[in-house]
Amino acid sequence: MWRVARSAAASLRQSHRRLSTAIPGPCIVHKRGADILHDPWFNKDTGFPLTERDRLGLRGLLPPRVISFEHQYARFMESYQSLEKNTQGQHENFVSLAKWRILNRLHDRNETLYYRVLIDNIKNFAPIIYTPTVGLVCQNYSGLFRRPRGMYFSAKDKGEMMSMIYNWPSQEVDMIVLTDGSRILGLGDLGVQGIGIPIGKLDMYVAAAGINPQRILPVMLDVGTNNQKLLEDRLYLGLRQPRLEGEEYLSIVDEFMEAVHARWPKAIVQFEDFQMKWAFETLDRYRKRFCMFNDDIQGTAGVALAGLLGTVRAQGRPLTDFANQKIVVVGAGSAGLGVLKMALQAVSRMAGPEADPHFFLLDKDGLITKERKDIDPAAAPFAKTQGEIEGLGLHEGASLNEVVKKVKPHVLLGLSGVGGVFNEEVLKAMRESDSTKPAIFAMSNPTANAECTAVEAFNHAGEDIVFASGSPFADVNLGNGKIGHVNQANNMYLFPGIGLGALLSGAHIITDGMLQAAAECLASYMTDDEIQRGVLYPSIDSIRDITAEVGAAVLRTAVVEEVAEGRGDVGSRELSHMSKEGILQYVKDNMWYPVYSPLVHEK
Ligand SMILES: NC(=O)C1=CN([C@@H]2O[C@H](COP(=O)(O)OP(=O)(O)OC[C@H]3O[C@@H](n4cnc5c(N)ncnc54)[C@H](O)[C@@H]3O)[C@@H](O)[C@H]2O)C=CC1
Ligand SMILES: CC(=O)C(=O)O
Ligand SMILES: [Mg+2]
Repeated sequence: MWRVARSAAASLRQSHRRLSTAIPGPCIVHKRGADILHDPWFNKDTGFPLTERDRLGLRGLLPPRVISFEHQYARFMESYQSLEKNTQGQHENFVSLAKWRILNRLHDRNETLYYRVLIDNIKNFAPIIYTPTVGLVCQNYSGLFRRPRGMYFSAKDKGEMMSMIYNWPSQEVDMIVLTDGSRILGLGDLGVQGIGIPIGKLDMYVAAAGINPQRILPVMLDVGTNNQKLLEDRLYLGLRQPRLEGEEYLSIVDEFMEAVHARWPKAIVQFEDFQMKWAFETLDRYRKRFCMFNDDIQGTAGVALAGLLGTVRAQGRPLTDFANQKIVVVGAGSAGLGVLKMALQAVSRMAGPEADPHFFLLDKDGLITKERKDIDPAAAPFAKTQGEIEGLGLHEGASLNEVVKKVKPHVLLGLSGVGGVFNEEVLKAMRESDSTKPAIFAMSNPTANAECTAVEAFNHAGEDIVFASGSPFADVNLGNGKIGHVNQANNMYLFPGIGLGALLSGAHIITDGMLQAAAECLASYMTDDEIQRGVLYPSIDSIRDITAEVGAAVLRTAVVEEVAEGRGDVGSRELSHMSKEGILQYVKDNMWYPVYSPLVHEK
């Protein structure tokens, strides 16, 4: 793990803006010699200039030739490309893990170079450090583990967290991504192995939002696991006990949140991949007290809503027609319910609170109606009444196939975590959709858990669909020079901007208005021409640009809603006097960009 010199954070903050200009400001270090080479934040490998080698006691610890940043970059890319060449024809998982390892080694050694190659090659590298490969990494975490990254708070640490939090070497932390490993992507309970998710999400924060990597903190809250295979695995690195439940569980999360708040009152905590009951409960419990959000509920909802509004535009209809769209959501978990909740709010805004949207919700037991026994309170508002479905010939627990055939939905959206649940019959039934451009969103991750593949969607549902998946698929060649465009409907298009906007506004909470602004910003980012071509989301190549826009929209709303308290020298007064363009510029100026800063040693 990298270590950060004690008061370096303050000087880094000062040089923060200068980092994005041609001449980077100096960076103060409180260590010398080999300690610097072993610190990925400061390490430049062979890139230390001779004068710096003298100043920092590095002379003789490196080969004599000084290699430029550009040359180091090219060398890394060459080794990455030869790995690609040498592993051609090997099993996909083997290749993906080999790619992850080479990137991870760089991450552990030299963060400046790591984040530069990540930013410049985000389209190629996101599938390695994020979904789908991150899922494979979590599954194989015990075997892959070499060095710790982030912090681990376990059930055994009860009563100690307030002091433990000071073990983190960085003085300042802006963004924390927290998981308890209970629902990692669509892979279920992976216990402590789920730490890969906060690490991957925070890599996206650095790459997309320009959050300074010295101010991020991935956290695993290990309260045990109910995964029997892991409990029996002699290599498993987490607590070997069943998950804590009830008040015992909540007291651990409470203690962690208090500890974070005590040390870094302005840090933003993103809850990630918690099983549904805790996802909703913790969001409810903390959202008015801390600056936090749940990415699976709220980030996903915004991304899905942006895509749903895009499909209305793709049909050539006015946005207000969203209220008339028939949407079938498959999966009544934290993500599916989050989407429906936000979609309902959008319908109410467009058509008034009395509007009656045409949403159909299914879980593993089929269509959810008011007749469902032990219905989850969060799903209850979306349960159909007998009167709403009898005309359609539907009933409690109707299968997906029946629902699609009878409803003829405009949109079929999957957040079930079940690979292949949009089978051939279901997809063929979408040909009878009442929409001129039916939309299929197979949003579950990783790839094997997607409700269908892109090829299956275009083959079975027809060429006139719009398609989106949570993990990346290649565009589909439809023949005759036509291409079926594949969108990636993933919360990565929003969470970095939500975090960035909240951070720079100094908001003490994240409001519904801020989240709605984020979704609307993403929805309006695409041009009519792109939408007509079935392109609902920006290319991941432009993720830094869309994130700046989303961050600015979130910040503006925080100011309007009077929750922005400002940050550093820029207080709420200064923020409220900034123009729209001024806010966007302010956001961009505060995005960290990786370049080697001159290092200055201070005792
Ligand atoms: N693309 C994206 O940005 C995001 C994707 N996801 C993905 O969504 C999936 C679900 O996440 P959560 O809602 O948090 O999980 P969850 O475990 O809370 O909910 C899963 C839901 O799917 C239902 N389900 C299971 N089998 C089914 C079947 N055969 N047919 C219909 N419904 C079925 C369950 O009853 C449950 O309601 C995961 O795969 C996750 O990776 C989650 C967040 C963001
Ligand atoms: C993308 C994401 O957050 C998930 O699949 O859980
Ligand atoms: Mg997630």
